[in-house]
Amino acid sequence: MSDAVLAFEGIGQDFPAPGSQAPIRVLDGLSFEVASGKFVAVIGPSGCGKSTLLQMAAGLLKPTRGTVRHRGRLIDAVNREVGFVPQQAQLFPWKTLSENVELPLLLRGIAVAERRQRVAEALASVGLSGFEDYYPSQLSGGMQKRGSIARTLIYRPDVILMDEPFGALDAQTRMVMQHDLQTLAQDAGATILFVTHDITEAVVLADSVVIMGQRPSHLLATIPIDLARPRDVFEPFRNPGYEAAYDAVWSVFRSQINIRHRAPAMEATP
Ligand SMILES: Nc1ncnc2c1ncn2[C@@H]1O[C@H](COP(=O)(O)OP(=O)(O)OP(=O)(O)O)[C@@H](O)[C@H]1O
Repeated sequence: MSDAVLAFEGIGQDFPAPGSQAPIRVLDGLSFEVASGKFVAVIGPSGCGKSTLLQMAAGLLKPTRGTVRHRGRLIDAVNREVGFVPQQAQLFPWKTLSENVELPLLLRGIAVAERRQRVAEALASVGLSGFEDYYPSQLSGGMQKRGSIARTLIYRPDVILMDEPFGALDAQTRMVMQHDLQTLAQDAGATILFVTHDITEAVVLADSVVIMGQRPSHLLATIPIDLARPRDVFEPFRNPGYEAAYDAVWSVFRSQINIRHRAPAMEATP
């Protein structure tokens, strides 16, 4: 039996194209699975439909063709068993950090004593103990992002969907967040579907990298990343086997990138 937590099967997606009768075909015949406890990164050119796939897994969008299943169950309504971490932190500015993180439990009717305990645990797990009473505007971008991750972890979703979660962060904060996410994912045995533009981020974090092509997008390849854990996210090239893993992804992905201008030095022959 397949141990897939999420299964995308023959996914096609058309959207109406403004000013045209013909719809725009974004996804075409795309299939892949996310196994339990695995970290799967999705990369692909801008506009190829990566975020669209996450919306389908969350049950916010029904594919035009094909099916998405969660532990074998067809997703045909909002999927409350997934957690979603968007690119922007999206904490409510009028609520404190602990009130923001507590919100999913409040909506699920969890009693106050358990809420307090789980908020404390969730904030500790992302290194934010002591900031409970701060408002989002009093926190750095990285801290807000940690708060947003804590708000997702607190209700212990079966799968965590992450849409370029670190894209807006500065380079140093981003590496620290990658490091912390790796630790969190390992400790919790979490199942994660992670969209990124960054090949290095995908290779250093993921167990496998799904590579999508230009629109109408289909699966170009799924590359397993067998690097030992924990991995060094600060100096990725120091992980034994990193270069070969990066090359395996890049050799597929490079065909999708339009390199219009090459530097003169690269043109020169020795
Ligand atoms: N609700 C919608 N209605 C119409 N078109 C849409 C809708 N959602 C997405 N699209 C179109 O589908 C395509 C794919 O969008 P999507 O956001 O999934 O791409 P992406 O790969 O995540 O892009 P990026 O890497 O730039 O974030 C885009 O051309 C977008 O304009």
